Amino acid sequence: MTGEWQAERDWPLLTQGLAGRLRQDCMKQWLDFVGHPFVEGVASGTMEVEAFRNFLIQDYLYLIQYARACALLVHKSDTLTAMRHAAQLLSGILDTELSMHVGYCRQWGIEEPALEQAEESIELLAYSRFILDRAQTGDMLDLLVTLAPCLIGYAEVGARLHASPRTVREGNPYWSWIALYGGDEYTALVEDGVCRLNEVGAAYGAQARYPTLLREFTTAVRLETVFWTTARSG
Ligand SMILES: Cc1ncc(CN)c(N)n1
Repeated sequence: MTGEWQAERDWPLLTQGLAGRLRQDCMKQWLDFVGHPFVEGVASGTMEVEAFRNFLIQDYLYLIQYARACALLVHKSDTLTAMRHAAQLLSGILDTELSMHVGYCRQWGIEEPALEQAEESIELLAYSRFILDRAQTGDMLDLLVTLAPCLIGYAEVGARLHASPRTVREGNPYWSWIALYGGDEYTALVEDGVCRLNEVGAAYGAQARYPTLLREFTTAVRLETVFWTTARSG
């Protein structure tokens, strides 16, 4: 593969079905998210280390809230099959992403007690409480749509940076973070989640509910963009 990454060519699943339509219909906000200066900072390796460490701490706290929302997805599931799918996503966050994240933080000298004692940032509070609100008051489809930018966005960032000839690999302290989100384990989690969103969309009348779903998706995308700013010093 040469040149810049393109979803249509390099990961067509992200452009298809309900997930693809939502991503396409908020493309301006989506590109603000996946092309944020944070992403450029990790690609070039120029981000300040202290800023990145602060982001990692906030992201640990965020993932815990995200896992709670996935637990509510299990609760909201109306069939045993749906429950199993939701439980798989929950286990993917707890056993794959959070485990990877804790191990990764350790490599940066951040141990679990420090993670647990950290204070939640305003950006984290806004984003996670928005998700938890949709989890409490919406149905399975509202919740899956709200959870989707988180799942898909980092995988797209990982894939884009993996493919980009401008990404610095040698000596880049952030290359391992890029590799984590561009890696097979996280990619498989995302593919399951996207397929599930498309199935639930068909079963729960996404067509008729589309304007509301697009608002939920776009709000989550905007909150993702703001969340990158937790990468700051001090
Ligand atoms: C804020 C945020 N968004 C997305 C991801 C990737 N699941 C994450 N770890 N953190």
